Amino acid sequence: MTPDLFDDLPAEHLPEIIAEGAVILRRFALDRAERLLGVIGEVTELAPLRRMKTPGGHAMSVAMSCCGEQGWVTDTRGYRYQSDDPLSGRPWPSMRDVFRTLAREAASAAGYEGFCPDACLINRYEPGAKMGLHQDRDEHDFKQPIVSVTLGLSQVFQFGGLRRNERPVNIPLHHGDVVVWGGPARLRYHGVLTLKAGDHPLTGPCRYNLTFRRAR
Ligand SMILES: O=C(O)CCC(=O)C(=O)O
Ligand SMILES: [Fe+2]
Repeated sequence: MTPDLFDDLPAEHLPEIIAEGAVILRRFALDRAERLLGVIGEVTELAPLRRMKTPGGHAMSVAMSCCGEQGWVTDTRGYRYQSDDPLSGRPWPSMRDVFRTLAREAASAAGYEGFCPDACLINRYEPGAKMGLHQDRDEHDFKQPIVSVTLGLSQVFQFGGLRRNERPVNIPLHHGDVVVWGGPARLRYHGVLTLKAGDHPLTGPCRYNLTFRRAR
């Protein structure tokens, strides 16, 4: 990435590089946060947030839903993408333009042109919820980046290495922040620490995370 690539970005959007291929775009989604939250409300009416079970049989602490052509699911059979919501048997709600556009613009600001996600995971963390270190590796094409958006309460993101035992860096993420990782960072381990109690004017006691991927 060359500095002149970012000449047209406002200063507060200057990428913070956290590893080769991975950047934080602070407040990148702030101007459209309320619209994004409105869409989360619409999508989760159709495909309610639910705590899915891992293959080991434990309910995840984070509640999830999806939109787009593909949605990520976990159950006793394993992790996978599928085109139908297992709760309803119907296709996942479609990905709205405000979601797709944000994902494309953030990827582009991070140096990944032409990102066209077919899946968006919606994660809702309530106090006590967390996500352990993991790789996003159920997608078919690792050349496409991951774009991850924080809305509501702040939560500490952990960004590790390509091996689980590498010590992660801890990075607090705030309302409107977007993290993009791809290229040499695409398979880095990451997760979030336990959400602390709080009260956000737009989301109350929760943090929402949108994670955009190209699954197929
Ligand atoms: O909530 C986050 O910031 C991370 C979410 C995540 O890693 C995932 O959904 O795979
Ligand atoms: Fe992930």
